[in-house]
Amino acid sequence: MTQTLAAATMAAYRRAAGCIAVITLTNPPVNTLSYLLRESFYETFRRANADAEVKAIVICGADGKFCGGADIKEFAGKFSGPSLVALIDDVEQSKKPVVAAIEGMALGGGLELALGCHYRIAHTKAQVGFPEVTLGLLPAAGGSQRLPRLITLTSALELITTGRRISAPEALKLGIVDKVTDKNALDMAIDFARDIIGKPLESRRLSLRTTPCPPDVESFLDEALASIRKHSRGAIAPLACLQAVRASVYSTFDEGLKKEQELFKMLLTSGQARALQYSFFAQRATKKWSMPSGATWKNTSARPLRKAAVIGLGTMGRGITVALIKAGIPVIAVEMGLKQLEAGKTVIMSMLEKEFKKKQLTKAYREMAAFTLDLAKLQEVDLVVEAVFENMSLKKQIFQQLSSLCSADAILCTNTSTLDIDEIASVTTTPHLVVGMHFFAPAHVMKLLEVIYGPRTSPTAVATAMQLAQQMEKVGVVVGNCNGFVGNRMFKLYAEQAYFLLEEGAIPEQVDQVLEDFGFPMGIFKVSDLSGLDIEWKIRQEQGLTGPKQIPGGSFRHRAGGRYSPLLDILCERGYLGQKTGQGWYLYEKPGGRVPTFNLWLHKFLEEYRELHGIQKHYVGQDEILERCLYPLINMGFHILEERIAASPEDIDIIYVFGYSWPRHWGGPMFYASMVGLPRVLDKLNYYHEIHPDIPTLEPSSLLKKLVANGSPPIGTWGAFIKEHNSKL
Ligand SMILES: CC(C)(COP(=O)(O)OP(=O)(O)OC[C@H]1O[C@@H](n2cnc3c(N)ncnc32)[C@H](O)[C@@H]1OP(=O)(O)O)[C@@H](O)C(=O)NCCC(=O)NCCSC(=O)/C=C/CCCCCCCCCCCCC(=O)O
Repeated sequence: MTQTLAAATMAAYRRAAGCIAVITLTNPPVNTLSYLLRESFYETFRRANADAEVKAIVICGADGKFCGGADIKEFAGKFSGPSLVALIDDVEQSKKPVVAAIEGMALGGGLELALGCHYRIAHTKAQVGFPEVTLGLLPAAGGSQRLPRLITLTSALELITTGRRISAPEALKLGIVDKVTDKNALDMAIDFARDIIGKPLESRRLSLRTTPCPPDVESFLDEALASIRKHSRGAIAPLACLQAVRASVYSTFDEGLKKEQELFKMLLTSGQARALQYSFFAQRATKKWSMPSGATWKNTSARPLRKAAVIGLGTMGRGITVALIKAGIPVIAVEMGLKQLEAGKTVIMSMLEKEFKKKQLTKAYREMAAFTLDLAKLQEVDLVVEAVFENMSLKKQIFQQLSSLCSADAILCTNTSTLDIDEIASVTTTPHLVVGMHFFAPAHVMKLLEVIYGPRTSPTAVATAMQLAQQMEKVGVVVGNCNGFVGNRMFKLYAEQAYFLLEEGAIPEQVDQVLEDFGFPMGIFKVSDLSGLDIEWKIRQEQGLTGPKQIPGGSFRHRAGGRYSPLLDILCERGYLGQKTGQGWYLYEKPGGRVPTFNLWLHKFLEEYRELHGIQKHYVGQDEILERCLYPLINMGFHILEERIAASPEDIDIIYVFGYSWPRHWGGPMFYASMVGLPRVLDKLNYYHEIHPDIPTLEPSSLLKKLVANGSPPIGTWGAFIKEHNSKL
């Protein structure tokens, strides 16, 4: 019989089966080990230890969630209250057996607490892990010292340096938990605790163990260091994690703890930890979308989606079809010609086959795709995603047809990456149901989804697209309608500056190296070669910047009211389209080759080009490359905020981290600007604009100027300045 001894405290205490004390971590929504919970736990645990009738203790979490770890918000302030390290030490040193009953999750400090317990019983659906590294930290409540003493050094190192979360069955295999159950983990833990009363506990105290090591541990750790350096893209936390684990090998437990704390303090005050923690909350904030009309989840419902259609089975359409099916939504995939339909079908089925193997999806998933040339079939769907070429008249033609073929309440989405949503909507009879869903390639892999509303898009259409993003396990960000939306509108300036730098004296290798050192996985020219130079070329043609539809009035190096670099057009005209043709900004061993090498032709061509156009070559240093590429992009971010195209700097940052591989430890472009210091960004933009007055996008935005004039307030308060700005209009 269970006897409740205390009312709902933060660490609630009750007795079960007579002699078992059950301590329930209670701090909704995820039972973080906040200051109050630690205080309460300290008292409650002492009470259980002191009570002579209690023979064993079980620790669990309220609402089926063991513990989400330390309260990340507390990292921004001074530490106070009982230390988690000491609490866990109390648990481990207890003379009574302590069992962790893990349901839901045991993450970070939550797993550290569980490792302090003498036994761990987990529900089969529970997840455990040390995500601290993804927050720029390390498991500093003994986790980096206890885990390597419990499981193999290889696994401990992998889990701590990557932050990978694992399922309970995997944790059982590795030896992190002692038992896994698909029944009630708490009931099982209580039974288990009763059975072990009186048994010796010394071997269960991990701090008393030594770390089991592979034979040549020194070279193992050296190799691990080299590999982390290679993959961490400049992030410091993975290296600190390695150092802490190394201490578990060479030091006593107490010395290891000291090292762990020292490293933690160093990380805690680093800009990277601040950026990564900002990013954690920013990602959650984007889920709570809003539109200028005041629409949010609170006043809007999403439509249920029973069936969808995808029109156009090129690279994007194929990925979107697979993403929808993976999310459990049957798809009618449509093409205009039989050849394209067959080609699309073959690739999609093989992609699904791979997913089927990887994720162990049921066979039914592969049967969720239907392929047709017949647009009339679209009558049965709740949502259509158009994914044809980036061509306005083609898209309008399709939307006109959709308007008459689909049911009157079908949501009509376009996967355009640059075009005006409102113009597309204007040819339909239901413009309120037209919404942009900008996927990123490969669409079944990339996490970002820009959801774009036009002036007539209804909140319901936006809510349905956001709901779908969640269903596809994507990060949806709601943005307003403008050329290129948020991501591509900013990216355009990044690319443009890189081309200007080539004209002025840089080479692609140099620019890419600086960007990769900053933390991008690939420099801009390697990305351009990988995606194909013709993608941007077609967009430029569509915009009338080059090609047969070029708008008259410009000159060779000046178009659309500013400096223009025709370098990319020239390469495309010569058939140098990047990896697919074996040559672009770099040279490849063959068409389709993947390894970029020095492109002698391009280097000679750049020299001739500069001479022909009388461009004075100058030395382009690392700082100039970084500032010229990043600051105009950031400047555009300020314009976008000012125009309310993005609702917050967090939205822009999440778009960049998830869609453009912006290094997460720099937070995103807007957070990076706040770290660099807004006055510095402003000064540099002014400086470059003075030197290059023919590049109008270097002129600082009025919001940036206003923020600097107001003392560069913290990023979380920028919104107030934007509203103020608008109210004066
Ligand atoms: C999987 C989740 C837990 C749940 O996911 P889901 O169900 O989808 O829900 P979410 O939307 O993600 O979250 C719901 C809300 O909860 C908020 N949340 C979640 N987790 C946390 C958290 N850990 N802290 C704060 N808030 C949290 C989230 O923001 C949502 O809020 P809202 O609804 O949007 O408002 C998932 O949430 C998840 O993965 N969470 C993160 C898990 C995690 O990363 N845990 C690790 C945290 S770090 C940690 O545990 C570190 C431990 C070591 C501490 C060492 C301390 C010793 C230091 C001594 C050194 C002394 C230095 C002295 C310095 C000095 O002198 O001052």
